[in-house]
Amino acid sequence: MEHAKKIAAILLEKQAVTLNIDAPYTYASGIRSPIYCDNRRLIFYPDARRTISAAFCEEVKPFAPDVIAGTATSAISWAAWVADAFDKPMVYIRKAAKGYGKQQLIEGGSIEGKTVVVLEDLVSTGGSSLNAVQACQDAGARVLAMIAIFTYQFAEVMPKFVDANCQFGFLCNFSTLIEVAEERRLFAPEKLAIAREWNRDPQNWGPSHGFPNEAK
Ligand SMILES: O=P(O)(O)OC[C@H]1O[C@H](OP(=O)(O)OP(=O)(O)O)[C@H](O)[C@@H]1O
Ligand SMILES: O=C(O)c1cc(=O)[nH]c(=O)[nH]1
Repeated sequence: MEHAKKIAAILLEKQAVTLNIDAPYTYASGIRSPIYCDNRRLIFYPDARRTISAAFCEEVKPFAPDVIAGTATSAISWAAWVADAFDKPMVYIRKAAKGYGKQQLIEGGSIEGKTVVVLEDLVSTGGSSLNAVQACQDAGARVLAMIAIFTYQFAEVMPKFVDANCQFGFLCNFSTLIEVAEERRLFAPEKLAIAREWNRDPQNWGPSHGFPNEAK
């Protein structure tokens, strides 16, 4: 990925990436991890925003979708900037249908019969992004691709997207992030080694280090 090192540098410079070995983070899926990548921080910085939006646009362009979709909440702003750049309609996809009002799962407008590219800020297990893809398909759209700023490269993710008949794209991944962090000597080498160890077996790292995964 040509964007990968540039985006990794941004994630590190804006301190989106943090390590906590003693009190590992709990992810949306319930798994425990010594590393967290808080891409929500990136919207705060106009320079980061411009670079990441431009990278998203490069990846989205070949698909020429009718609609740009963002997953709630973290990818809503990215979808808005990208949709604006292409002068295309935008929707966002809730994690669950709203329990009152119009009870919608997808907000913005109808995507029935449209081609869609879904944007996501981060993929760990892929559960959230695949739910969003499924929601768009259930609404009658053809989802051409799901593109995330960052992926942890969990082995199970690619086959799930193949099954969903949806291309999977990303701007940066775990290997590149760790490579750039090492080059820049931003974290103690032993902490980065633990992050690598976690990434080799993320489901079992927590339980085997005294941090049970949480049921979600
Ligand atoms: O690939 P997964 O295992 O599903 O995990 C990744 C998801 O978790 C985070 O969302 P979170 O649930 O924290 O919600 P937010 O975007 O509203 O902050 C992140 O923004 C992804 O959507
Ligand atoms: O899987 C998650 O919930 C998750 C991991 C991560 O590093 N950052 C994030 O925002 N969510």
